[in-house]
Amino acid sequence: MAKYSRVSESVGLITLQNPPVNALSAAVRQGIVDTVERALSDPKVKSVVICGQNGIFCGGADIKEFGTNMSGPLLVPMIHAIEAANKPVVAAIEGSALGGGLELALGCHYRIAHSKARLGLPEVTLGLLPAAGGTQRLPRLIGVPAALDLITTGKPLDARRISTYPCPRPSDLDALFEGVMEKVRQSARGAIAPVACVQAVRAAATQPYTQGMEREKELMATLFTSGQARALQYCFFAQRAVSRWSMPNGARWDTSKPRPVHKAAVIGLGTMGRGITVALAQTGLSVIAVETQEKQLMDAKQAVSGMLERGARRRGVAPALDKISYSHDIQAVADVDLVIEAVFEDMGLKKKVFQQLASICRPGTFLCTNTSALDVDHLASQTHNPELVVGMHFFAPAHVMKLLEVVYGPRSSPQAVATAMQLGKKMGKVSVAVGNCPGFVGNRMLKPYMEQAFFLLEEGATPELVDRALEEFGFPMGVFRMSDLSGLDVGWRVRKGDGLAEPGAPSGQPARIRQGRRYSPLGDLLCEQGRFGQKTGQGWYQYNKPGSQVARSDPWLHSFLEGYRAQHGLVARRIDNQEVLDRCLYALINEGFRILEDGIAAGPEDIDMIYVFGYGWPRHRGGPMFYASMVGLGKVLERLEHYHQAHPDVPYLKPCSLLWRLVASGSPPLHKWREVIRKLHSQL
Ligand SMILES: CCCCCCCCCCCCC[C@H](O)CC(=O)SCCNC(=O)CCNC(=O)[C@H](O)C(C)(C)COP(=O)(O)OP(=O)(O)OC[C@H]1O[C@@H](n2cnc3c(N)ncnc32)[C@H](O)[C@@H]1OP(=O)(O)O
Repeated sequence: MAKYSRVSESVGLITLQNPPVNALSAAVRQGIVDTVERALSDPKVKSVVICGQNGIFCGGADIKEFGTNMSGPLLVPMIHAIEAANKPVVAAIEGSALGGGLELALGCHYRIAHSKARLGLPEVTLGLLPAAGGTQRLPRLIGVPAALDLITTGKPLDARRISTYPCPRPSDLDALFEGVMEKVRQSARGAIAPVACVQAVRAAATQPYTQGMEREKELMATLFTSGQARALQYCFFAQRAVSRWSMPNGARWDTSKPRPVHKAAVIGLGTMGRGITVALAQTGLSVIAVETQEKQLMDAKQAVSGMLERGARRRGVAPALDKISYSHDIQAVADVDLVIEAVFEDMGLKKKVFQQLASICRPGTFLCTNTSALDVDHLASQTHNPELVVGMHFFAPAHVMKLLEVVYGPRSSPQAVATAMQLGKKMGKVSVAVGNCPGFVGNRMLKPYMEQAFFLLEEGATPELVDRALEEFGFPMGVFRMSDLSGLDVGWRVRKGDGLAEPGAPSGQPARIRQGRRYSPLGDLLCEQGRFGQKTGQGWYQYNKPGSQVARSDPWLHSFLEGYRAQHGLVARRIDNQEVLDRCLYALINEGFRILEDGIAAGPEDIDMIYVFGYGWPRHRGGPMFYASMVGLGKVLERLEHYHQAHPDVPYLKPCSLLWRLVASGSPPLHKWREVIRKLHSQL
């Protein structure tokens, strides 16, 4: 696992060999210990070079070993031995030197990096800290501020010429650490690793090396066994696992060949269409951007150019303006490889667009819809080739958000799914293949979550109380602030389409019951008052002016809630954070289990990555399904039963059969759930 050779008579060359990223597994560590000893004891060897095979230095400690009984030589003494060597040791870095890989290089006496090499300490993203001396050696090498930045963010750096380095000059160390700690605590949203990273670097800056190393070890011991580290390491593998998609009909990522896409079209240049156009052009594709309204087309062209220019400036590249041609005529898409329809969320309009596309596009063109909830199969049925139709559900802003739901209908071909998944990957998205149902995975699970939040308001909570509980849990925004941001009218339109929201009192049924189940009309009532959220300056909160983002508590809303409760004979009671979390999160999780039961998502990892990358679920809690497994499935079941008994007219709180089945099978760990789901399906 570490090859030894002697080159040019006097140089001992050690090559790390552990594909694909030369991770420091027990065998690699043993190989390094053995080959270093060999080089140092060979009198002909005057210097030692350590490199990695296949163009990558080292991706760090082997993360797969973390959950196991670790054996083999320990990293810290191994790196110490290299640093203490009486012959010069050089790290020759090509590709990535990350985590333990960079710590190994830091233990060497010199480092030479290829100009395209990527160096970094991403441990914090795994809920850990660089505990092989990284928090102690890096500040000594590059100074405290630069080291703090690298260690607390985990972001990698390109290798640079030394003349381009900023000169590290911390003036007031205490103020510096206090400032960084404050910033880190705010952005960490409850994650403990970034805070521990600052504490470890502080030890490097204020204590002798040996004491600093002790502190590093102590902090790592706390992190290593934490639930957060487990969650973050789960996310690392889950993010990669979702690219290995499968469909209930047996089609899979490794047997379905994508078709290359060179030229794409976007139909409809509202907010979503603009973002999708930018994302495609930045990937290097030629894009035809179509908008039939002349004024909207001009506005979109200006907005898209601005987005491309700002993005290019940030990345230090030329803006891909020439990749896009704009047209108000849908006929312009005749010769593209793939079309993404992004018109207004209206089935009638979308059907018309699909009928037009079916007659304009050349045979074989993939037709994709960016709908966030509508029936992809119904749109496919408007075309002659339903097998070429899939959903590509982007999240706003589409050129920024990492998530893409690729929605297959019962007739979508494996090649169409493979092509959309590959295109998503090229755009830098985490693409997750999901089945077709109202809301797909993400928005379907959002419905019970939001419903519970509305019910909590009826029962005595305020938007502030609900949002605070969710934000303390780690969401960047609570449900009501989020609703104000995205616009209350969006959900209102959907509810009207579903026959739920009717202006004024509904005919022939109590105001808080719809279609035989409990319903809260609160959101509809706010919309009837023109309170659409940030865009109108009023929603669940008030804002200084329309478009402002600073939410302020709104006395009007509080008295409106009081009036509403009085009108419906509801008595406000005290609601605590735990009840908010239990009801909102367990209702959402319960729907996640139903989605698995229905075969809409292939596994819990798919759901978790959708929530982490698309809905702000705190990554250090691993996603809703991972969270359920950490809380304990028995407890989730018991709480759902408790709340369902208290609210029997709320079907979303009724524990679903997969959850019962999993608990009855002894609550197996999450990676075993697929077996239980398979058995359930085979019995249906
Ligand atoms: C009781 C308590 C005691 C406590 C004390 C315990 C002390 C323990 C001592 C530990 C000392 C600390 C050591 C160190 O500080 C810790 C670390 O080094 S943690 C690891 C840090 N490194 C990373 O996070 C890098 C992760 N990898 C990447 O970012 C990328 O993979 C890459 C290297 C940039 C390459 O990217 P790509 O080319 O795109 O390839 P993929 O990402 O698709 O990866 C390919 C394949 O490889 C798997 N893989 C990648 N890195 C690792 C790894 N470090 N370990 C294991 N496996 C890895 C990846 O999962 C892919 O496989 P797949 O999942 O697709 O099968």
